[in-house]
Amino acid sequence: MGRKAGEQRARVTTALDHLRQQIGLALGAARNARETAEYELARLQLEQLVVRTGLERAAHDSHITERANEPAMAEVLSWLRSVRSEFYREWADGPNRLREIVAASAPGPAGRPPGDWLGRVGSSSGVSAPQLWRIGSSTVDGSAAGRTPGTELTFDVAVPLLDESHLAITSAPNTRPAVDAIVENLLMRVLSTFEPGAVKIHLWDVGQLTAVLPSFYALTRTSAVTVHDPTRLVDLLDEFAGHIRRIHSYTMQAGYPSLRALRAATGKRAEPWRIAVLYGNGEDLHPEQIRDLKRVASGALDAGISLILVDVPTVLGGSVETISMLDERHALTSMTGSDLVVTLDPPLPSGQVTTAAGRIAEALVAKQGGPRSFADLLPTEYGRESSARELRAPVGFFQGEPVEVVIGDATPHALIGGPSGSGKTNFLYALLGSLTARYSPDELALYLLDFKEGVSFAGLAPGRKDESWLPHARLVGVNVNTDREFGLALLRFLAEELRRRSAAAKEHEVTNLEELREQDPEGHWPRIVAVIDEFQYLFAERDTVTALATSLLEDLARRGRSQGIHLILASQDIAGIDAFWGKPAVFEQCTLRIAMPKARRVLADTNQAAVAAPKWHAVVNHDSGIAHGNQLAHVPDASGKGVFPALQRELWQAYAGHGQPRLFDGAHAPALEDSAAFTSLAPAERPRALVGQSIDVADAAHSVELSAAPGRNLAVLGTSAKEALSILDSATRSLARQYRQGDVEFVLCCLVDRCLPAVRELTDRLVAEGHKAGLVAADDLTEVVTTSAAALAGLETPRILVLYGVDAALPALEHKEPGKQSGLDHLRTLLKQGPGRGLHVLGWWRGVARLKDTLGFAGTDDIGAWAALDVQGNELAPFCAGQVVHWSPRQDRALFFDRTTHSSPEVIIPFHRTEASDE
Ligand SMILES: Nc1ncnc2c1ncn2[C@@H]1O[C@H](COP(=O)(O)OP(=O)(O)OP(=O)(O)O)[C@@H](O)[C@H]1O
Repeated sequence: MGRKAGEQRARVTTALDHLRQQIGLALGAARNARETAEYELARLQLEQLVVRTGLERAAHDSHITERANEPAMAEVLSWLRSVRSEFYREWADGPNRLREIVAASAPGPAGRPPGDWLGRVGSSSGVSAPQLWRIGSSTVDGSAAGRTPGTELTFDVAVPLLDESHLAITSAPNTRPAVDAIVENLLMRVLSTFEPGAVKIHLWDVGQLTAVLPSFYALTRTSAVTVHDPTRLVDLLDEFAGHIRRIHSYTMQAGYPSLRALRAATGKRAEPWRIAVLYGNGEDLHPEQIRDLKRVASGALDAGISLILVDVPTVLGGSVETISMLDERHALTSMTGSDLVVTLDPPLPSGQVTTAAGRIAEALVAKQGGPRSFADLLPTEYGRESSARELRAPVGFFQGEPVEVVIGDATPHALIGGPSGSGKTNFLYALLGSLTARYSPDELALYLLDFKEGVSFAGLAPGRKDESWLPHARLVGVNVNTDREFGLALLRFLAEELRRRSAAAKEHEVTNLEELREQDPEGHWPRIVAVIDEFQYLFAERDTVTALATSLLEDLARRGRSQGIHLILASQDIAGIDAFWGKPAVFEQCTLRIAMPKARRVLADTNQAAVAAPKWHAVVNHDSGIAHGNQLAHVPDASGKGVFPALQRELWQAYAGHGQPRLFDGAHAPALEDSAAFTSLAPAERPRALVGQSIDVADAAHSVELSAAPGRNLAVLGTSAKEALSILDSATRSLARQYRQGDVEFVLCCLVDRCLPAVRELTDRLVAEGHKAGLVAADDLTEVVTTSAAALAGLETPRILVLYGVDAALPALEHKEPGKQSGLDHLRTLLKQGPGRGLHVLGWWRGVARLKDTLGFAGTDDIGAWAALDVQGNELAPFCAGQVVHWSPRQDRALFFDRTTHSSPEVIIPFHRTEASDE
């Protein structure tokens, strides 16, 4: 047992020894691995330190020299030296090449010494920008470039800026004046490169209000340099965000990814470059400021905007170069790497900078001129633009630069608001002038409607004083405030045009106007702009006009965009916006907002720009009124005496072949002899009696066809003698034109004494025209109807009875001799059977009840057409198939219904009787 136990123990001890040995080996290996790792870490840290400091300066850097004895140091230095010499071996010609690159990429003031350019006003038109801008130079030891050690090789150092990169500068203690010198140097190079106005500089300093770059003072009085309030960084960022969105949307729409690409393709500068210099103090900005700043930075370069941040600790999106100050004259830059120290150019002599800034400011003021005039809105050559994609025209100026309005895909419709007298009408004229001078009538058609009492647009149609008209105008409607139906007619017309365009688009398998024009180059597809001033009148009452106008307007607002039909709605702000209650679709589609000074609710609720806008300015906003879309513009005087007419005359002469617009003037009834509907009449199978002008986009009249069908008589209802005379006059005279002399007989009878002269005059006129016509005395009416009824069966010549004031004859007509029919019975017979035999009655009853009495129990069928004057709508239902009739009597208007052609009555304008006013 004892021996056995001893052996056992010895085996255990051996096993344990073995285990210990194994553990020892493992621990040793781990220790070694750890030492290797620690060495590697130390080496990498040292390498990082040396790379950051720069190999050249490692020997003098205290952080590095104090670690000189570390075992890894020797290896690190030798490794980095070998890497550098390997790199520089390929770079033997580096300094020369760099010099050439900088010379080519930083031409003129961008790279040349200040003596060559400082004080001269730049001349580049700014279609492209230098890629680099010089800030200093750097020197390397010749050995690095394969030259003799000790020789020094110097090359220029420049940084990218416009279109290329932002710049972040970090100061070191006491280097702030040197940082200012870098910024001033860069900005002066930029300003001196381009013609005045091509660059706009914004300065913001968290710490100071006024003393930012004092040598630029002269420029701060122009649009070239703007100094911002230290507490309002948000305004500056908002403004830039607005520019970025605006520029982005139009460059993208034009098919280019950036402003630079657009410039290169079109050869036009289009927009100024913008540089914002933001001076911080090394402390973090507020989180929301950082968020906004980053957002601006990421989209800025494509919009021609560059940021220069000084001591603003944040990481920006987009490309950013850095300059880190070492001391007053030296810095490291991301362009040259941490290895090379840049010797900064000496500050520009401050006196010379002040002089140069003054000269540039003077040149800019001279170039921008004083306040601009209407003529400045016009292009040198008229009618050169194509509207296939959009309409684009300047409407005013901001700091000498034109401010454009774009009507197209993103902004299909516009809402213009401002209190009375704020310049809405003037703005419309500026816009119309600028558009019509750019686009020919084949590219742009205008439909202009003014609900105001007044004659805003009347001058655009030919008038007595000026025979010219605006060739783009297809329709000019003025004084339409009482004729809301005319607004409706315009909307109907536009809706029909929309349908026509959609159908054409479908046929050509395209979806919008631009494509349609491509596919159908021979077609006539101008963009249509419909301007409705004081449009809220459309919705003035709770009636069918409002209901129809709303649905038509909504449809046009939604679908007009793609078919090139655009609405410009103008109104006194509150009234106009209130009119949109319940119609948000229209309001939302008006993404272009124009707010005149003091306009309320046209822009977004929080956007106060219109409140502060000075007189004769407008806030133009292509972003539905959101603040970042604001563009303030001074609008030149476009409505002053002779201003617009001068342009109109030129355009009228240039586009002589384009017909005149239709003028609808609600304050004037057209004369019958001026109406095309009348003058074009000729003898016809089925004569039509004209009753009045229709309220329509087309110059058309309403008429009653006097066929042989039952009920083809006309009744005029109401006491208003002027309109009654007019309607019967135009009906009779128009019928006379459609018969040859002798083929018809007119029998007139007037029971209203004061109308007798007019009726006599009409009779004489008919006779003078060679027609058979006779005026019967009032007392003879019973006899006339009796004999006519007797003759009806054998009537050979068509006969028209024109009876004025039939109701006055009722007592006499009702007189009945025993066993005989009364005159009234005969009249009823004529009304019932006459049309079938060639006899028609055109009669005037001064009340609806009297007409009913005349017709008796037979019902209303024998009056197939009527025109109501001062009669209430509800009285008319029996004559209108029982439907509810909305009609309140209106001066100079009548409500007309013809059972055979109308589903509901329509408003007409009785023709103006010249004779009546001459009486
Ligand atoms: N930019 C301008 N420069 C000079 N005069 C202007 C300008 N804008 C408007 N006016 C003048 O101011 C007056 C009022 O302008 P306008 O008729 O355009 O205002 P409105 O807003 O249309 O007013 P309302 O709604 O009462 O017609 C006019 O006599 C016009 O000539």
